[in-house]
Amino acid sequence: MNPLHVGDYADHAKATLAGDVLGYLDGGSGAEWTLRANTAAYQRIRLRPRVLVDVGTCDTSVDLLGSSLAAPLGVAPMAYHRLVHEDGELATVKAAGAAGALFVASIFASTDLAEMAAVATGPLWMQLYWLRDRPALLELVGRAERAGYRALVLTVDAPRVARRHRDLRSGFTLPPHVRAVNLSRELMAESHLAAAGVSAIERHSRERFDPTITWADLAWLRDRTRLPLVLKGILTAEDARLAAEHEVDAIVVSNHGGRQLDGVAATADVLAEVVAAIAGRLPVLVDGGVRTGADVLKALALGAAAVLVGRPVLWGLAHSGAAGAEHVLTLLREELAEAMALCGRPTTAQLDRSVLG
Ligand SMILES: Cc1cc2nc3c(=O)[nH]c(=O)nc-3n(C[C@H](O)[C@H](O)[C@H](O)COP(=O)(O)O)c2cc1C
Ligand SMILES: CCCCCCC(=O)C(=O)O
Repeated sequence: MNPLHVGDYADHAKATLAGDVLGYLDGGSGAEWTLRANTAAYQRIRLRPRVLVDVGTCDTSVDLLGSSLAAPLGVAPMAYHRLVHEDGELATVKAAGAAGALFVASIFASTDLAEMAAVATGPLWMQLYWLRDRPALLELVGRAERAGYRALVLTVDAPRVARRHRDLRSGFTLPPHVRAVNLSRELMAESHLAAAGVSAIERHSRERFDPTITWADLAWLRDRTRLPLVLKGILTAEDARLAAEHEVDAIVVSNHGGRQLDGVAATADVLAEVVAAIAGRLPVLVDGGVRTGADVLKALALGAAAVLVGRPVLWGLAHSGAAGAEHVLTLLREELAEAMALCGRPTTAQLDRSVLG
């Protein structure tokens, strides 16, 4: 069956991926309350279309931190794309470029960061967790700068990886052919070992991530890079204000796709609060639960500058490599253009609260 929408790709992944890989990809933390809330929140939001507007041309393009994108879309940072397809990040980077979307590489990418840059035709950002090993962190930042990455995305909602029941039940661990190749073998040593009641990735994160960093540490990183700094994992007005005060260049409203603190609100439900607190000082991106072009439209209407998409891109990759991942992103862009036309809002600048019920 030819996939017609993101849900078809999700179904295909469910039917074909190995159980432990599917659990890692699709799963969330705890009782997965937040995971479910993310998609449900978009489904709850109603649209208020205007009619008899000239929608002969709908322009989905946006500018983001100096880059032009054909659509307000990016691939969210996700570890280990080679888990679901042998082409891994080389395929998803190509797909993002072909679809006119941003690509955010995970610090746990399973492909060399320079090789990703070599096949990129669109902007690349590099995501970081703050490692205890600061020299290793800086070495990675330097390589990303030299390879042409245009921003650093520091994920701040994961002082350690949360407890995820699906991974504990399946005993999920990385197969030998999948590795975080941008980190040294020393840093990744024993990353496949679980402990009693603690999954391998949770245990490894407790060893390697620095859980003591605070707002005061951001200056240390800023002083050592010329790249813009984006914080991913902001969920409150208070932290949004602190981000702006600490001269961060953009933020991502994210609950890590329901994979970190279970029980936090859906990102669509906190987006307006964060956007109000930022008051136009910097771009606000959002991720979590975006599955249709209408979801993208709703996020933009709530004040997002762009949307990052996670699992759907890996479902597309699992289905048919670069072509599948590109189709997922193109579908979202085309659905967004359709939703803009049917709402009577032919430009992204016209997407504001008046289009929401
Ligand atoms: C398999 C998988 C791996 C992920 N790895 C990372 C990661 O390395 N760094 C990070 O900041 N977020 C990571 N995330 C979270 C995503 O960046 C993003 O916040 C989330 O997937 C968005 O939700 P969605 O999947 O519903 O679109 C991961 C998510 C998934 C599904
Ligand atoms: C120590 C390995 C951690 C990989 C974490 C990737 C991630 O963020 C996820 O949600 O999974």
